[in-house]
Amino acid sequence: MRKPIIAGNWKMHKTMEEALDFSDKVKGLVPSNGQVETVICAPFLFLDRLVRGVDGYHIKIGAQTMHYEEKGAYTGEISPAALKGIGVSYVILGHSERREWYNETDEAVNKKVLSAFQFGLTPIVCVGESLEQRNKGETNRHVESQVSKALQGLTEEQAKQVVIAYEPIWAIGTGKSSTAEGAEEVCSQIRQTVKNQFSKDAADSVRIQYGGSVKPENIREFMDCPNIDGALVGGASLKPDSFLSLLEATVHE
Ligand SMILES: O=C(CO)COP(=O)(O)O
Repeated sequence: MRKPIIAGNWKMHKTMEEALDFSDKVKGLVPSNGQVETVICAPFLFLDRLVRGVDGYHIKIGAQTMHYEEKGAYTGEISPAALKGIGVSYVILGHSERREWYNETDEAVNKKVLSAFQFGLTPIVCVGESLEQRNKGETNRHVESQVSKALQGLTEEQAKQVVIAYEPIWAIGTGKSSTAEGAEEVCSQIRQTVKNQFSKDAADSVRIQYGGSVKPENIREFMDCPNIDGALVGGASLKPDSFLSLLEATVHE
């Protein structure tokens, strides 16, 4: 059985004060019976305080990107070793906003995925097509290529632990989510890609999230799909009430 994983991606929102206020409000209220894995992916600056603040409260903390090198002359960057050192558990890699604005190529994403495992971080690898690609019927080919390039060189054990987030670019921040059927179709194809690249075991274990305008009102539709194991949530993860409602909806069928 794959454990559902709900991850909030705060993107470039909140001040330190707001971040700590959020974690104080939710930490005693997230489901604690192991039915769902809860992750908050926050800006770098807040990670250390958040890790310490939620210790013992069934919430894991993730970063939103990282460099692939352990250290070096990369002004402004953050290393996997530094993240691991403060107790960060997850790292989002290859988010479409990073691919678009910060030149995060498939090759760089692959290096980061390998490096994340080397330093004991679990990658959440984002893939997804643009509206133009969708309209041209290129969704499956594009997503398959992103997945296979990102996971290249992983061991089967590592492939089992990866989290893949299918986020169609046209559904991010638009209020226009994919239909559950549409998301399920692509997520099922992602699982098939992992099977072809690694094994049936790896495909059965890998967790696949849907992301793109997920809200408390629609999350259940996605969670009911056999190949969707959770959600990566932007806007609806920013308010404590809304974040808690997402978790509630996930654990109550
Ligand atoms: O990009 C996303 C999460 O990584 C999705 O953002 P929204 O939930 O705001 O559409």
